[in-house]
Amino acid sequence: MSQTIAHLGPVGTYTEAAALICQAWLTQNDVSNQYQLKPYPSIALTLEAVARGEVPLAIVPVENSLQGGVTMTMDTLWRLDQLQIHAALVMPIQHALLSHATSLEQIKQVYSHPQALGQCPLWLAENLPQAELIPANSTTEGIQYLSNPTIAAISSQRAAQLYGETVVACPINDHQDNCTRFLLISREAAPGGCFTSLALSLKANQPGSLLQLLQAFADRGINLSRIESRPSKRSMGDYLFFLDMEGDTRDPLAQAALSDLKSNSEMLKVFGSYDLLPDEFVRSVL
Ligand SMILES: O=C(O)C(=O)C[C@]1(C(=O)O)C=C[C@@H](O)C=C1
Repeated sequence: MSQTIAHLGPVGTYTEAAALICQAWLTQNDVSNQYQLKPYPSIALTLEAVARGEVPLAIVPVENSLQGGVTMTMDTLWRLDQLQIHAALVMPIQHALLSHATSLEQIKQVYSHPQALGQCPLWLAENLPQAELIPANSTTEGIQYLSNPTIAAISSQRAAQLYGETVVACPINDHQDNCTRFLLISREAAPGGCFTSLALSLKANQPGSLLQLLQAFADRGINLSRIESRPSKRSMGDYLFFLDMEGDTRDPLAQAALSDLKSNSEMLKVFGSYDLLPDEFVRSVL
């Protein structure tokens, strides 16, 4: 059977590279299925395609080591129902500046995804102080404008090769150790694994509400590997909390913590338990 993995397009995005890694992983673990990739114009649209059953799988970026959470992924995961995490992977990210310009001074506009622009602010301020930074839906969207030598795009070297474009500088990310975590999403129940992701809104905005939630994990010796807030979009100062815990929902201690959490939160969404793909595997595909 052939299964489709939705990802942020156009061709050449980092998310497509992550989808290729997942494709290799899934094929290795289930030889009876074949996996094909399908690009979508935005992260939200890839997740919506899974939620309405148009495709069985999607891969989305969720967190970057320099820039933090990918807000469109977090907001869409909260908005849609039934989405479950099947696996995660961490991919190294090295940005390149693509342009037909003959000197950096010639560049007047730089297109890229806001996450990528946010991973290179020091390099951009030092090397392209004159350039206007233009947010795009992906790191490859701006490549279409490169016939104009006053325009540049921040993309990957892989994208430069795919589109036959010139790399003016690489790497341009402010810190060498730049990586992004991606999630493989499906409507099927999560497989189980070492990590569980969840999000919740608080019952009441009062002293100790958050402490009470965290206590559910601390009391049972369960480690949290991430906690991040997002505006609930209901009123100023009202937040959602995204948590990753080390443990599986099938573990009785985790179940007890989640049941405490449920009674203390207004809405709780558990995105399931899953494993992280081994780094060696990720590197072997890249
Ligand atoms: O625009 C892309 O190429 C993407 O795959 C998106 C994305 C992101 O949203 O984080 C993925 C990885 C990098 O951190 C930069 C951009």
